[in-house]
Amino acid sequence: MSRMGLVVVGAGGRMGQALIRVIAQSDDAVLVGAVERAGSAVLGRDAGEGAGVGPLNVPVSDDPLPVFAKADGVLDFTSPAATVEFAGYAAQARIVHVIGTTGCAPEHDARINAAARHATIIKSGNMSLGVNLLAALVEQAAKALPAADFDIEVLEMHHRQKVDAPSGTALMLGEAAAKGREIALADQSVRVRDGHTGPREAGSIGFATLRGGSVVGDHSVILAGTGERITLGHVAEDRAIFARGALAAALWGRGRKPGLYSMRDVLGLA
Ligand SMILES: NC(=O)C1=CN([C@@H]2O[C@H](COP(=O)(O)OP(=O)(O)OC[C@H]3O[C@@H](n4cnc5c(N)ncnc54)[C@H](OP(=O)(O)O)[C@@H]3O)[C@@H](O)[C@H]2O)C=CC1
Ligand SMILES: O=C(O)C1=N[C@H](C(=O)O)C[C@H](O)C1
Repeated sequence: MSRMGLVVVGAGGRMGQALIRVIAQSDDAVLVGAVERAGSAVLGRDAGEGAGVGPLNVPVSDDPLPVFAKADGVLDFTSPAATVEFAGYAAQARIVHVIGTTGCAPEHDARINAAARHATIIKSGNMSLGVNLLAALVEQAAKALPAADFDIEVLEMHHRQKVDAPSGTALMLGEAAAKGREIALADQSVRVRDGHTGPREAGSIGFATLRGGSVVGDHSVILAGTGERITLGHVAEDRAIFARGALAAALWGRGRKPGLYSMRDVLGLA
Protein backbone atom coordinates (compact mmCIF):
# COMPACT_ATOMS: atom_id res chain seq x y z
CA MET A 1 0.00 0.00 0.00
CA SER A 2 1.21 3.55 -0.71
CA ARG A 3 2.37 5.74 2.15
CA MET A 4 -0.49 7.43 4.00
CA GLY A 5 -0.69 11.17 3.18
CA LEU A 6 -1.16 13.13 6.41
CA VAL A 7 -1.99 16.73 7.27
CA VAL A 8 -0.93 18.24 10.59
CA VAL A 9 -3.21 21.01 11.84
CA GLY A 10 -1.83 23.32 14.52
CA ALA A 11 1.49 22.75 12.75
CA GLY A 12 3.29 25.50 14.67
CA GLY A 13 2.27 24.19 18.12
CA ARG A 14 4.23 21.98 20.53
CA MET A 15 2.46 18.82 19.39
CA GLY A 16 2.24 19.96 15.75
CA GLN A 17 6.02 20.11 15.58
CA ALA A 18 6.45 16.75 17.34
CA LEU A 19 4.01 15.19 14.84
CA ILE A 20 5.90 16.61 11.84
CA ARG A 21 9.16 15.16 13.20
CA VAL A 22 7.62 11.69 13.68
CA ILE A 23 6.01 11.68 10.21
CA ALA A 24 9.31 12.77 8.63
CA GLN A 25 10.97 9.65 10.10
CA SER A 26 8.18 7.26 9.06
CA ASP A 27 8.29 4.77 6.17
CA ASP A 28 4.49 4.39 6.29
CA ALA A 29 3.33 8.01 6.09
CA VAL A 30 4.23 11.25 4.37
CA LEU A 31 3.39 14.84 5.28
CA VAL A 32 1.19 16.32 2.54
CA GLY A 33 -0.10 19.39 4.33
CA ALA A 34 0.34 21.65 7.36
CA VAL A 35 -2.28 24.08 8.63
CA GLU A 36 -2.19 26.95 11.09
CA ARG A 37 -4.69 29.65 11.94
CA ALA A 38 -5.04 32.82 9.81
CA GLY A 39 -2.54 35.44 10.93
CA SER A 40 -0.05 32.92 12.37
CA ALA A 41 3.60 33.92 12.01
CA VAL A 42 4.44 30.48 10.51
CA LEU A 43 2.13 30.72 7.46
CA GLY A 44 4.01 30.16 4.19
CA ARG A 45 7.06 28.69 5.95
CA ASP A 46 8.18 25.15 5.21
CA ALA A 47 6.66 22.83 7.84
CA GLY A 48 9.81 20.69 8.05
CA GLU A 49 12.08 23.68 8.61
CA GLY A 50 9.78 24.87 11.42
CA ALA A 51 9.93 21.45 13.11
CA GLY A 52 13.72 21.25 12.76
CA VAL A 53 13.88 18.34 10.28
CA GLY A 54 14.94 20.28 7.18
CA PRO A 55 12.80 21.13 4.14
CA LEU A 56 9.81 18.88 3.38
CA ASN A 57 8.42 21.06 0.61
CA VAL A 58 5.15 21.54 2.54
CA PRO A 59 4.28 25.20 3.14
CA VAL A 60 2.08 25.99 6.16
CA SER A 61 -1.37 27.13 4.97
CA ASP A 62 -4.43 28.69 6.65
CA ASP A 63 -6.87 27.06 4.20
CA PRO A 64 -7.70 23.51 5.38
CA LEU A 65 -10.15 22.39 2.65
CA PRO A 66 -7.79 22.10 -0.35
CA VAL A 67 -5.16 20.55 1.91
CA PHE A 68 -7.60 17.93 3.31
CA ALA A 69 -8.78 17.12 -0.25
CA LYS A 70 -5.37 15.64 -1.15
CA ALA A 71 -4.82 13.77 2.15
CA ASP A 72 -5.75 10.38 3.65
CA GLY A 73 -5.79 11.64 7.23
CA VAL A 74 -5.39 14.59 9.57
CA LEU A 75 -3.62 14.74 12.94
CA ASP A 76 -5.23 17.35 15.15
CA PHE A 77 -3.85 18.62 18.46
CA THR A 78 -5.29 22.14 18.52
CA SER A 79 -8.21 23.57 20.52
CA PRO A 80 -11.81 22.33 20.95
CA ALA A 81 -13.25 25.11 18.75
CA ALA A 82 -10.74 24.40 15.96
CA THR A 83 -11.17 20.61 16.27
CA VAL A 84 -14.94 20.71 15.68
CA GLU A 85 -14.35 22.78 12.53
CA PHE A 86 -11.71 20.32 11.33
CA ALA A 87 -14.05 17.39 12.12
CA GLY A 88 -16.59 18.85 9.66
CA TYR A 89 -13.95 19.26 6.94
CA ALA A 90 -12.48 15.79 7.53
CA ALA A 91 -15.97 14.25 7.29
CA GLN A 92 -16.55 16.15 4.03
CA ALA A 93 -13.24 14.86 2.64
CA ARG A 94 -13.96 11.34 4.06
CA ILE A 95 -10.49 11.11 5.64
CA VAL A 96 -9.24 9.71 8.95
CA HIS A 97 -9.28 12.30 11.75
CA VAL A 98 -7.02 11.67 14.76
CA ILE A 99 -8.02 13.99 17.61
CA GLY A 100 -5.67 14.57 20.53
CA THR A 101 -7.19 17.89 21.54
CA THR A 102 -8.37 17.96 25.18
CA GLY A 103 -10.77 20.22 27.06
CA CYS A 104 -13.78 19.43 24.84
CA ALA A 105 -17.16 20.38 26.33
CA PRO A 106 -20.29 18.27 25.68
CA GLU A 107 -21.29 20.53 22.75
CA HIS A 108 -17.90 19.91 21.08
CA ASP A 109 -18.24 16.16 21.64
CA ALA A 110 -21.74 16.23 20.10
CA ARG A 111 -20.31 17.75 16.89
CA ILE A 112 -17.44 15.26 16.83
CA ASN A 113 -19.95 12.39 17.24
CA ALA A 114 -21.97 13.78 14.32
CA ALA A 115 -18.85 13.96 12.13
CA ALA A 116 -18.02 10.34 13.02
CA ARG A 117 -21.06 9.25 11.00
CA HIS A 118 -18.97 10.04 7.87
CA ALA A 119 -15.36 9.96 9.01
CA THR A 120 -13.17 7.51 10.88
CA ILE A 121 -12.29 9.44 14.04
CA ILE A 122 -9.85 8.25 16.66
CA LYS A 123 -10.00 10.48 19.75
CA SER A 124 -8.07 10.11 22.98
CA GLY A 125 -6.98 12.38 25.80
CA ASN A 126 -3.63 10.61 25.67
CA MET A 127 -2.16 8.79 22.68
CA SER A 128 0.75 7.12 24.48
CA LEU A 129 0.96 3.36 24.90
CA GLY A 130 1.94 3.77 28.56
CA VAL A 131 -1.07 5.83 29.60
CA ASN A 132 -3.52 3.59 27.77
CA LEU A 133 -2.05 0.57 29.54
CA LEU A 134 -2.24 2.53 32.81
CA ALA A 135 -5.96 3.18 32.19
CA ALA A 136 -6.54 -0.57 31.81
CA LEU A 137 -4.66 -1.21 35.08
CA VAL A 138 -6.63 1.51 36.90
CA GLU A 139 -9.89 -0.05 35.75
CA GLN A 140 -8.74 -3.44 37.08
CA ALA A 141 -7.58 -2.00 40.43
CA ALA A 142 -10.79 -0.03 40.92
CA LYS A 143 -12.80 -3.16 40.22
CA ALA A 144 -10.77 -5.29 42.64
CA LEU A 145 -10.71 -2.88 45.61
CA PRO A 146 -13.97 -2.17 47.49
CA ALA A 147 -15.14 1.45 47.16
CA ALA A 148 -16.02 1.52 50.85
CA ASP A 149 -12.37 0.85 51.77
CA PHE A 150 -10.31 2.58 49.05
CA ASP A 151 -10.59 6.25 48.03
CA ILE A 152 -9.51 7.14 44.49
CA GLU A 153 -7.66 10.39 43.76
CA VAL A 154 -6.19 11.41 40.38
CA LEU A 155 -3.24 13.80 40.46
CA GLU A 156 -1.71 15.49 37.42
CA MET A 157 1.01 18.03 36.66
CA HIS A 158 1.68 19.82 33.37
CA HIS A 159 3.71 22.73 31.98
CA ARG A 160 2.73 26.34 32.65
CA GLN A 161 1.20 26.86 29.16
CA LYS A 162 -1.54 24.22 29.51
CA VAL A 163 -4.99 25.82 29.31
CA ASP A 164 -7.43 23.05 30.35
CA ALA A 165 -7.90 21.29 33.69
CA PRO A 166 -8.14 18.56 34.76
CA SER A 167 -6.06 17.18 31.89
CA GLY A 168 -7.70 14.95 29.31
CA THR A 169 -5.59 12.10 30.65
CA ALA A 170 -6.71 12.67 34.24
CA LEU A 171 -10.34 12.54 33.07
CA MET A 172 -9.60 9.40 31.06
CA LEU A 173 -8.07 7.75 34.15
CA GLY A 174 -11.07 8.89 36.23
CA GLU A 175 -13.37 7.32 33.63
CA ALA A 176 -11.37 4.09 33.81
CA ALA A 177 -11.71 4.02 37.61
CA ALA A 178 -15.44 4.75 37.35
CA LYS A 179 -15.85 1.96 34.80
CA GLY A 180 -14.08 -0.46 37.14
CA ARG A 181 -16.49 0.51 39.91
CA GLU A 182 -19.50 0.48 37.56
CA ILE A 183 -20.45 4.07 38.40
CA ALA A 184 -20.86 7.22 36.27
CA LEU A 185 -17.88 9.57 36.73
CA ALA A 186 -20.09 12.64 36.25
CA ASP A 187 -22.10 11.71 39.37
CA GLN A 188 -19.09 11.01 41.57
CA SER A 189 -16.25 13.32 40.58
CA VAL A 190 -14.86 16.06 42.81
CA ARG A 191 -12.89 18.37 40.54
CA VAL A 192 -12.03 21.14 43.04
CA ARG A 193 -11.68 21.38 46.82
CA ASP A 194 -11.42 24.71 48.63
CA GLY A 195 -12.31 25.99 52.10
CA HIS A 196 -14.26 23.97 54.68
CA THR A 197 -15.15 20.99 52.50
CA GLY A 198 -16.21 18.58 55.22
CA PRO A 199 -15.00 14.97 55.17
CA ARG A 200 -14.42 13.16 51.92
CA GLU A 201 -17.56 11.78 50.31
CA ALA A 202 -17.40 7.96 50.23
CA GLY A 203 -17.12 6.53 46.72
CA SER A 204 -16.14 9.84 45.11
CA ILE A 205 -13.25 10.18 42.64
CA GLY A 206 -11.15 13.28 43.33
CA PHE A 207 -8.92 15.31 41.01
CA ALA A 208 -5.96 17.55 41.80
CA THR A 209 -4.21 19.75 39.24
CA LEU A 210 -0.68 21.20 39.33
CA ARG A 211 0.78 23.55 36.70
CA GLY A 212 4.37 24.75 36.33
CA GLY A 213 7.57 24.87 34.33
CA SER A 214 8.08 22.59 31.36
CA VAL A 215 6.52 19.35 32.70
CA VAL A 216 5.39 17.30 29.68
CA GLY A 217 2.78 15.32 31.66
CA ASP A 218 2.78 13.47 35.01
CA HIS A 219 -0.22 11.43 36.18
CA SER A 220 -0.84 9.37 39.32
CA VAL A 221 -3.89 7.47 40.44
CA ILE A 222 -3.84 6.91 44.20
CA LEU A 223 -6.04 4.25 45.77
CA ALA A 224 -5.91 5.13 49.45
CA GLY A 225 -7.12 2.64 52.04
CA THR A 226 -6.76 2.53 55.81
CA GLY A 227 -3.12 1.75 56.53
CA GLU A 228 -2.08 1.24 52.89
CA ARG A 229 -1.95 3.10 49.59
CA ILE A 230 -1.49 1.96 46.00
CA THR A 231 -0.13 4.45 43.46
CA LEU A 232 -0.28 3.78 39.72
CA GLY A 233 1.44 6.37 37.58
CA HIS A 234 2.96 7.54 34.32
CA VAL A 235 5.58 10.13 33.48
CA ALA A 236 5.78 11.53 29.95
CA GLU A 237 9.33 12.70 29.21
CA ASP A 238 8.96 13.56 25.53
CA ARG A 239 6.01 14.59 23.31
CA ALA A 240 7.24 12.06 20.73
CA ILE A 241 5.32 9.36 22.68
CA PHE A 242 2.02 11.11 21.86
CA ALA A 243 3.05 11.78 18.25
CA ARG A 244 4.03 8.14 17.67
CA GLY A 245 0.65 7.05 19.10
CA ALA A 246 -1.21 9.50 16.85
CA LEU A 247 0.62 8.21 13.78
CA ALA A 248 -0.16 4.60 14.76
CA ALA A 249 -3.82 5.60 15.18
CA ALA A 250 -3.96 7.16 11.69
CA LEU A 251 -2.43 4.08 10.08
CA TRP A 252 -4.87 1.85 12.02
CA GLY A 253 -7.81 3.99 10.89
CA ARG A 254 -6.97 3.85 7.19
CA GLY A 255 -9.73 1.96 5.34
CA ARG A 256 -11.71 1.39 8.57
CA LYS A 257 -15.42 2.11 8.54
CA PRO A 258 -16.61 5.51 9.85
CA GLY A 259 -17.14 5.76 13.59
CA LEU A 260 -15.65 7.13 16.79
CA TYR A 261 -12.77 5.02 18.08
CA SER A 262 -10.34 5.38 20.98
CA MET A 263 -6.67 4.63 21.46
CA ARG A 264 -7.67 1.56 23.45
CA ASP A 265 -9.28 0.23 20.23
CA VAL A 266 -6.07 0.96 18.31
CA LEU A 267 -3.93 -0.80 20.90
CA GLY A 268 -6.32 -3.71 21.40
CA LEU A 269 -6.86 -2.80 25.07
CA ALA A 270 -10.60 -2.03 24.79
N1 LIG B 1 -4.04 13.37 23.39
C1 LIG B 1 -2.73 13.51 23.62
O1 LIG B 1 -1.96 12.53 23.63
C2 LIG B 1 -2.18 14.88 23.82
C3 LIG B 1 -3.02 15.95 23.76
N2 LIG B 1 -2.53 17.22 23.84
C4 LIG B 1 -3.51 18.28 23.62
O2 LIG B 1 -3.29 18.84 22.33
C5 LIG B 1 -3.67 20.20 22.33
C6 LIG B 1 -2.53 21.06 21.83
O3 LIG B 1 -1.45 21.00 22.74
P1 LIG B 1 -0.09 21.79 22.44
O4 LIG B 1 0.49 21.35 21.15
O5 LIG B 1 0.71 21.70 23.68
O6 LIG B 1 -0.65 23.30 22.31
P2 LIG B 1 -0.08 24.49 21.42
O7 LIG B 1 -0.81 25.70 21.87
O8 LIG B 1 1.40 24.48 21.43
O9 LIG B 1 -0.55 24.10 19.93
C7 LIG B 1 -1.85 24.25 19.41
C8 LIG B 1 -1.70 24.81 18.03
O10 LIG B 1 -2.95 24.80 17.35
C9 LIG B 1 -3.08 26.05 16.70
N3 LIG B 1 -4.46 26.37 16.39
C10 LIG B 1 -5.43 26.80 17.22
N4 LIG B 1 -6.56 27.05 16.52
C11 LIG B 1 -6.28 26.75 15.22
C12 LIG B 1 -7.03 26.81 14.01
N5 LIG B 1 -8.29 27.21 13.98
N6 LIG B 1 -6.41 26.44 12.86
C13 LIG B 1 -5.15 26.02 12.86
N7 LIG B 1 -4.38 25.96 13.96
C14 LIG B 1 -4.94 26.32 15.14
C15 LIG B 1 -2.46 27.03 17.70
O11 LIG B 1 -2.22 28.28 17.10
P3 LIG B 1 -2.17 29.60 18.05
O12 LIG B 1 -0.97 29.42 18.90
O13 LIG B 1 -2.07 30.70 17.06
O14 LIG B 1 -3.44 29.60 18.82
C16 LIG B 1 -1.20 26.27 18.08
O15 LIG B 1 -0.17 26.45 17.13
C17 LIG B 1 -4.13 20.51 23.77
O16 LIG B 1 -5.53 20.35 23.85
C18 LIG B 1 -3.42 19.43 24.58
O17 LIG B 1 -4.05 19.15 25.79
C19 LIG B 1 -1.21 17.47 23.99
C20 LIG B 1 -0.32 16.45 24.09
C21 LIG B 1 -0.73 15.06 24.00
O1 LIG C 1 -1.42 19.73 27.15
C1 LIG C 1 -0.54 18.85 27.23
O2 LIG C 1 0.66 19.12 27.18
C2 LIG C 1 -0.98 17.46 27.38
N1 LIG C 1 -2.24 17.22 27.27
C3 LIG C 1 -2.87 15.95 27.35
C4 LIG C 1 -3.85 15.95 28.50
O3 LIG C 1 -4.59 16.93 28.68
O4 LIG C 1 -3.89 14.96 29.22
C5 LIG C 1 -1.93 14.79 27.30
C6 LIG C 1 -0.59 15.02 27.90
O5 LIG C 1 -0.64 14.79 29.27
C7 LIG C 1 0.01 16.38 27.55
